[in-house]
Amino acid sequence: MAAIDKVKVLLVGDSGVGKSCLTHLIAHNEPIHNPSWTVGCSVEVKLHEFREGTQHQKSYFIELWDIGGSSNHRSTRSVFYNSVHGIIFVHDLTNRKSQQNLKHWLAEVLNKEGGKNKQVYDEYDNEQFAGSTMIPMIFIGTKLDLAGEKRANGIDKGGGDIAQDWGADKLYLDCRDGRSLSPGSSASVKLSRFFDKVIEMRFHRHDGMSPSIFDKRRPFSSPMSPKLYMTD
Ligand SMILES: Nc1nc2c(ncn2[C@@H]2O[C@H](COP(=O)(O)OP(=O)(O)OP(=O)(O)O)[C@@H](O)[C@H]2O)c(=O)[nH]1
Ligand SMILES: [Mg+2]
Repeated sequence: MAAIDKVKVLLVGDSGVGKSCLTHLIAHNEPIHNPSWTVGCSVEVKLHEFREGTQHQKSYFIELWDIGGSSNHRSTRSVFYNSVHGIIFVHDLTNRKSQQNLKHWLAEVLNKEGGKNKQVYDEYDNEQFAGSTMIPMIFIGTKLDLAGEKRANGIDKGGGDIAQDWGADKLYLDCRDGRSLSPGSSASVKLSRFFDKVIEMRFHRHDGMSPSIFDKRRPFSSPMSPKLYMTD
């Protein structure tokens, strides 16, 4: 039997937003109720059917890298940021700051330096930035059960819709409800589409090159934002 190809997807966001709950839900289709804080990183694997139901259907492993969000570990977690093919940005719908902080998370992942570099951060705080990355991203707001739909939608209106600014999809979930990602639900379809995109960018591009912007040999390939380069 042929080996199954895999892609690496990061889950990042502030401590306590629910990354570990979400990771477990995605990988096992059931919730965990008492996760412990993640120290370093924990990896779960999910088998995904690429373009399910079409003639191109194929199985891939999705490695879900659940990064511990504590700021104490900021300087050491850059070791997890190599060769990433997709990013899931996680925020807590009851905590607006956790959504605003996703800009710092993006800066941290791209810089591998803790997101403290103001100059580079300012570059990201720019709608054009969305066009400068080739890496698929999705935004997931957790704790929908506590926030409610109305408040969740209000968060976007009040704080600026980062997902829209960056041209990414978004969804809201209650990670403690096993039905949140039930097959056929709109959340499950959006997530599946995101994984398809990650696989497509990694394995099915016509130029045959890995599009990972985390490949150290390649600069960002945007005509819109030529100043953005990876730093080691
Ligand atoms: N009510 C509710 N609680 C949630 C939800 N998602 C996560 N939680 C709770 O939020 C707390 C933190 O969840 P974790 O998954 O450990 O958070 P984390 O982002 O992994 O945190 P770090 O590992 O410190 O980075 C736990 O008590 C979860 O049960 C949700 O959708 N609804
Ligand atoms: Mg965790």
